[in-house]
Amino acid sequence: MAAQLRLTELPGHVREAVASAREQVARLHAELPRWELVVWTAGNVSQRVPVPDGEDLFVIKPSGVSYDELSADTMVVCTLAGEKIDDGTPAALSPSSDTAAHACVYREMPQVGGVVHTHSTYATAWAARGEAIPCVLTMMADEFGGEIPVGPLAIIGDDSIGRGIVDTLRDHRSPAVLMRNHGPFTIGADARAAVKAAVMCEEVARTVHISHQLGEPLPIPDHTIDQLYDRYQNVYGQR
Ligand SMILES: O=C(CO)[C@@H](O)[C@@H](O)COP(=O)(O)O
Repeated sequence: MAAQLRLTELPGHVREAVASAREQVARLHAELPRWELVVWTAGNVSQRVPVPDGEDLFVIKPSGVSYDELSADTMVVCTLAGEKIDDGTPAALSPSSDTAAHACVYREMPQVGGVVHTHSTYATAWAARGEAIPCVLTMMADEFGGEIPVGPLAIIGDDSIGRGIVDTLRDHRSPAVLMRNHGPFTIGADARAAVKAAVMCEEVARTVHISHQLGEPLPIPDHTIDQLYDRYQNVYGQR
C-alpha cells in the first residue's frame, strides 16, 4: 500500500472524483456477466481518476470478488505505479491481479481513461491461435477502425502484459488487443467506452468465427474502412 497517500487527506475535488469513479466502475462490472463476457470472476474494469496538479489515480475491482458482491465501497484506489493507497477499504483487500497491466496502460497512454480485461470465449479463441480478427464487417470498421490485433504472450506478475498492450495499441486505431494465449484487453476514453469495446470485440469475434466456418470472409477495402470509421466515431449517435 502507498501508505504516504491517504484518500481522506486528498483535496475534496479529488475525493469526489474517486467516489464517482468507484460508483461507475462498480456498476460497469455488472455488464461483464450481463453480456456473457466472463465466467466466475475472470474479468476486471478500471477507470482513471485525473488529479490536477498531481499524479492521476485509478479505481479497479478487488481481486477474485464475485460480481454480485462488488460495490462502490469495495473498489480499490491505486496510484499509477499500481500501488493501493489508503483508500478506506480493508488493508487486506487486494486489487485485481491485472492491476499492474492497467497501471502500465494509464502511465503510457494518457488519453486512456478506462481499461477492461475479459476472457470472453470467441475473442479468447482467436487469442489462443495468436490470430488477429480481420476487418471483414462494417461493425469492425466502425468500432475498431480495422483488424483487432494480437499482442505478445505475456505472463501475469509484472507489467509485461501492460507493456504488450501499450506496444500493440499505441499506434493502432483498435481499442482492443487479443493478448496471445490469454484474452482481450480493451481501452477507452472512460471505463464505459472500454466495456463497450469488450462487448463489441466478443460480438465480432463470434461472427467472424462463424463466417470462417462456412467460407472465406471478404475483406473491406482500406478506404472504405476509413470512411466507415470516421462516420461512426464522429457522426453516429446523438452529438
Ligand atoms: O486472467 C487472469 C488471471 O490469469 C485475471 O484476469 C482474472 O482471473 C481476473 O482476476 P482478478 O479477479 O481481476 O484478480
